[in-house]
Amino acid sequence: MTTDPMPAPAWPARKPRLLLVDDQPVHLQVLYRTLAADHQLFMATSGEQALRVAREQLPDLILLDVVMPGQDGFAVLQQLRADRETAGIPVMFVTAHSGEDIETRCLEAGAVDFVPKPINPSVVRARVRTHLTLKFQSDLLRSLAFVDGLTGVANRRQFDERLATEWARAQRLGSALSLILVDVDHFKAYNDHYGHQAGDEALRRVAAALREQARRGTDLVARYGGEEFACLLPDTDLADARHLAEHMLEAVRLLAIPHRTGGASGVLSASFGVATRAGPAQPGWQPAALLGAADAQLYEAKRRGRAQVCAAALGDTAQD
Ligand SMILES: Nc1nc2c(ncn2[C@@H]2O[C@H](COP(=O)(O)OP(=O)(O)OP(=O)(O)O)[C@@H](O)[C@H]2O)c(=O)[nH]1
Repeated sequence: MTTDPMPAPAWPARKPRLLLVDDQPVHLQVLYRTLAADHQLFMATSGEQALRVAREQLPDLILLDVVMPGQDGFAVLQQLRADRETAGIPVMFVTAHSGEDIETRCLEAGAVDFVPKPINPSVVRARVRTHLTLKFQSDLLRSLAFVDGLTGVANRRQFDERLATEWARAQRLGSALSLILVDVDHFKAYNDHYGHQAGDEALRRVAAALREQARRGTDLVARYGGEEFACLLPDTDLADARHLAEHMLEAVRLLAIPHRTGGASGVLSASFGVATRAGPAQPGWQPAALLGAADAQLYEAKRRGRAQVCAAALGDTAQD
């Protein structure tokens, strides 16, 4: 009896999710028996169903039959690659047609591997394991590339990408998109008085407090740079964004981080600039305009004495 090696560190705590695709139920049953113990399995008996399940479940790996009525495996793979959501899911072909030509064609089409039928269960398990390990390692690297190392919130790169996609979505649907820029007050004085390490710890706590408030799945809290954070709020109008910023202001105050050189309250505070794009697109509107508007509101909040929220709609010069 062989024992499986320990999972690599990149493996998630949950069971890996596999999609098995074959038009013949008997072949699906064999794969099911081979893989059921260690994986969460989804099954499809046609190309069309496979695409639907792949989009709904976003499996970690797909085992795909080549020859199927309707859309064959090559057509399915092409469509998976064309969809941003499913493009990164690795696909292993499983087929009764063997030979160098078909194997080469499968790999050239973008499959990560090729397994002949009838399958050898232990070989399939080993290959599945190898491709899952590679998939989880690349997921981990990707997530690290988008996370701020100090605070654990999204980094500037992730923010820039999300701003571009959410802006395009808001343009298309005519939905609201709000942005809150947050800047910690008198932070230079904080570092000077308490030291850089205490400054880092304060930034971590502020980031966690902001994230605690932005609870919707589509909200994004990011470290924009230095002691500045940005919160992107899709489908959120100006009144709601302002309301959220007021809660964030209070949450930072409630951290009660002593700051004896930072203003009258004696605790660390932050200033908030809110801007919203609402309604149909106006000529010349760009994501940079939203950033500029939020930054102008942040500047105003600082000018008015810090530890407060200023907000305005994009294209609206009035402030409140
Ligand atoms: N500890 C720590 N400090 C940082 C980090 N990033 C930026 N800072 C510091 O944040 C301070 C920001 O200073 P300023 O831009 O002058 O702003 P401020 O002192 O907060 O003043 P106001 O924004 O006007 O209230 C600088 O001293 C930076 O060194 C970081 O990652 N860790």
